Amino acid sequence: MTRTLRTLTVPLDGESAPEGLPSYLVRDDVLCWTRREAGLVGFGEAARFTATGPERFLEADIWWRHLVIEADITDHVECPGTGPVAFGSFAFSKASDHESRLIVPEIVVGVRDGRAWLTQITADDGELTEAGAVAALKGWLESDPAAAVVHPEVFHSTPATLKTGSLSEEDWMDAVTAGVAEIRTGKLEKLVLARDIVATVPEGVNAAEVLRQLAGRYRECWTYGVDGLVGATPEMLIQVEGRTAQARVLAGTLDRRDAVGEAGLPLDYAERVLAGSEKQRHEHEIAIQSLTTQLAPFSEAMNAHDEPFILELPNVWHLASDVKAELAEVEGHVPTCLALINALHPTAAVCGTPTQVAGALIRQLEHLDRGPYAGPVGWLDAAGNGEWGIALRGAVIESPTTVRLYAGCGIVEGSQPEAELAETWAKFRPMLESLGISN
Ligand SMILES: C=C(O[C@@H]1C=C(C(=O)O)C=C[C@H]1O)C(=O)O
Repeated sequence: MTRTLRTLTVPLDGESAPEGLPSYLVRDDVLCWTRREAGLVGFGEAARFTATGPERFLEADIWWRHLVIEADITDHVECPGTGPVAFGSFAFSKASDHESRLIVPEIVVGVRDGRAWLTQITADDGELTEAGAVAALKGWLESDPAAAVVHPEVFHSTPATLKTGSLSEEDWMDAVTAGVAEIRTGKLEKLVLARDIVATVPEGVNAAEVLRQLAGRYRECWTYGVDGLVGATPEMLIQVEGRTAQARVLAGTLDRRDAVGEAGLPLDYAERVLAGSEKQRHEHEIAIQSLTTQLAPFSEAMNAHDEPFILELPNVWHLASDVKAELAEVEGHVPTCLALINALHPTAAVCGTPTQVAGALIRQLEHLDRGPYAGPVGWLDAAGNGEWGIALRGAVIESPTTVRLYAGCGIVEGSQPEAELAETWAKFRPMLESLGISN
């Protein structure tokens, strides 16, 4: 039973962090959701909810709504992300043992549209004051466990090593071949198959450094850090602000290294190879269809790009489409983020179509518990606003020296196992680079 929460939100002087939010990423245990200079960073833990199973989203939704209805909230800033917030990460599969979780931090620093704020959240008695909140933030920033463990000069003296996870590369390619054979029977149109690799970092994983690197380099992505799950995702499952919901659907990938040596501008090459490919466009169409069909019952109006655009990341190009919906009131309420996630997850971008057939094949062929990989990751506030990405291009820090990285690919009728394997390596690259491992 969590006690009643009390929260205080005050404006924060922008001068204190001229480089924006990433400059607060100084502890390995930081909770993080950032894109460019904006987002939320959390410290400490005032409350936590965990769940497994098919009802994990709705159980979390109920827990959060009870918590915030009871909460005593003083908010001097009032924008999405102020007041009490929870960071969360959910297991991909309803059958996973991995615990889905919502974590309410003790201190939150937020930045949005150039405005910064500080929220203190407590379940204890005692007065909340601006001076107290500033002092608590200072306390978290100064007791920096990452700095105590990692010394830059020794950071790479013992090289990190990599090994395959659940399946060898050959076995994973066999799984892709088996997936293509299933698609050819007509049972399903698309299947997303993932694999894992394990990095051992003898000097210890510096999670704060990983997050800073990802945030600095992958500026189009949302950099996330929740309880050992870290990464930078380019894919937005659902972003809710008031009555407006937005999603960014991706499917269709091209390694930017493939353009090396090609004539002409790299982006023209991407247009030709990605937007000009029947296979890639088909894969993309399936992903858009799945999202819009699931979102429609919650929406009064919806619009999506007619044509996908090319999303340029440092490692890959993607075919991308943004979808925007005006949420409808159902029984007098706009649906919450977690209710929407319950309907949308898993999308065809990370599971396949039809969902049930693809899900069963994933369990049969991957030999992998995806854990939080490809599950929703993000935050929500008391007013129902939130941002939930799909936990891609990420990893789970399993021990101080062990990191498990995940990557997957959409498989359709024309997929080639070798090409899909190469695509997983391109998708591992952001995490490998931020761990200081070259590939
Ligand atoms: C499954 C992943 O990515 C998904 C698969 C894509 C594809 O197959 O083209 C593209 C973006 C994501 O929707 C991953 O990064 O692990």
